[in-house]
Amino acid sequence: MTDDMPLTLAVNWRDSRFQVAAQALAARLQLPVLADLPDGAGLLLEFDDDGLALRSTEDGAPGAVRVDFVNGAMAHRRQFGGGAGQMVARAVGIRGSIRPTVLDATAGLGRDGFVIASLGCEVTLLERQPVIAALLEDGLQRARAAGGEVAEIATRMHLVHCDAIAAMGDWQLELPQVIHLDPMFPHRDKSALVKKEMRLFRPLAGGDDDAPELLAAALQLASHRVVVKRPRKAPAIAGQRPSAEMAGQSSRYDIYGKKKLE
Ligand SMILES: C[S@@+](CC[C@H](N)C(=O)[O-])C[C@H]1O[C@@H](n2cnc3c(N)ncnc32)[C@H](O)[C@@H]1O
Repeated sequence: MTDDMPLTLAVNWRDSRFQVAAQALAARLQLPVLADLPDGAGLLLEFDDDGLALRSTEDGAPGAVRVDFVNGAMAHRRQFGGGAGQMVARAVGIRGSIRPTVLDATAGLGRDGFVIASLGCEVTLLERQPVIAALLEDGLQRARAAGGEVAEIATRMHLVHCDAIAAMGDWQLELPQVIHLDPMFPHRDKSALVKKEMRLFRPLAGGDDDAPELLAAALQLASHRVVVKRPRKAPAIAGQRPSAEMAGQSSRYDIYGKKKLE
């Protein structure tokens, strides 16, 4: 968590059926468990029938955020989002029968990872912020339990809660062909949903000021390419210059090629 914003972060359950799950999560994340809302501003992790959600208790705060691959925006994107033509798919090198192995080193809520996995790639997801990792883990579990195509996609997604800079510096496994990076950046996508998430997450995740170290570690590790998602007009991450870029309406991918994918 960042130091600049005092926060009450607690696990809450509105229904005693979720008490055991709430207590287990609170113990894992070393957070208090609360049956009632605390006074004042805070962030609450809550269980209900739709899984785990994060919400702010601040007056006028936006609604809760949860990871849902089965319904809503992600389900719509899976069915109608443009498949391999989407910018993230082209950036990681999906084309024809090419399906690189991808390390998504800034997993967040797993949306980019889900799109990449839905097109057939095996995706390892690294997330260092424990609350965000817990939300993503919960969403993946529900996706696996849902069965059908969503479950199949979720089984191609392998989440590890760790710091990616450390993990990439001490990598003992087969090299990922492509590394996908999407560190936090101010004033990115202005859609209502992203704005809501940013308000909740910035106090937890901060501004990812160590993005240059993250890029350097990724460039060392990837066998074929590193791709970095940025707001369209933002500067590239400090360090090596990208070899190509791909711009969309609100965001851009900086591409650091090492070897042709085939
Ligand atoms: C903008 S969000 C990524 C959103 C994600 N692409 C998605 O589709 O949901 C950036 C995330 O990267 C995580 N992150 C940043 N640096 C990291 C690092 N060194 N190791 C692991 N996670 C990191 C942050 O905690 C945050 O959750």
